[in-house]
Amino acid sequence: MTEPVIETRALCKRFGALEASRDISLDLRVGEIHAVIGPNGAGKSTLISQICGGLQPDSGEVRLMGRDVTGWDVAARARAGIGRTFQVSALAMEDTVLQNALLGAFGASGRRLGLFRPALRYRDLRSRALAALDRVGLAGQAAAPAAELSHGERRRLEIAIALTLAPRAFVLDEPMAGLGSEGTKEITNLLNELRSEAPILLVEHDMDAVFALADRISVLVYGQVIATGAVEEIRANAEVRAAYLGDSA
Ligand SMILES: Nc1ncnc2c1ncn2[C@@H]1O[C@H](COP(=O)(O)OP(=O)(O)OP(=O)(O)O)[C@@H](O)[C@H]1O
Repeated sequence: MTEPVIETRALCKRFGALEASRDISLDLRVGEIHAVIGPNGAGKSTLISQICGGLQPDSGEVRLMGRDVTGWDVAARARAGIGRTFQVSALAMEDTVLQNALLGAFGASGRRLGLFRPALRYRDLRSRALAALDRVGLAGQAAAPAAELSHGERRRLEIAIALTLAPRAFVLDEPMAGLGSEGTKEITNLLNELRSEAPILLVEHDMDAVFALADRISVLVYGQVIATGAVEEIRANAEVRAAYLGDSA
């Protein structure tokens, strides 16, 4: 089997007495969508922050394409290929859609505007940002302020920001949150296309979307992975149904 793109090994993270991550080992493989599901407060965002570099684990390792990146900061991990979107929108509303795609990519890659020489680099990044906007269906709105976008379009812009960096893996935190059924369908279709570009670690509460998209699912409860498996395995797992899925499976 080829090496996982992202791998966590025995991650542990405490907040005081609370064990937010308990010995979490999982991996994201080439070509797949691996969904992480679980009740509110189970530790999904804490896990993602440790993968992306916003939080340091107390113990354990994060590996990116076989390299131990546990000590690396967010910008270094973004440069190394982690394309992340956030649960809470981090867009600059007064800036245009294209500026957001560019600035988001700069910010994520840790470059500063004044420092890059490089008209050439700028042109390269700009054309990548435009291609990313095209990819998510926002090329026609490149010059519009982000404030004019609908909620679903903003979600797509966040994905375009991640795409601009040509990531090796996407880490998406609740991309369907707050969307209606039409918006959810659009993002589902988009993620289905993007998986061929880079595998996706997907935290999502919308079970219809998860069941439609995921190749594998890991279920997190009280900071612990209680099951990892293919969709049908997870739907049929009695412990998972009791802890989280209930009748929705
Ligand atoms: N910085 C922090 N300090 C203290 N406790 C924290 C901190 N961050 C998260 N927690 C706690 O850790 C636990 C896991 O939180 P986390 O946000 O990772 O869960 P989640 O599964 O992402 O939840 P949701 O589905 O609601 O987004 C929760 O009990 C939360 O209150």
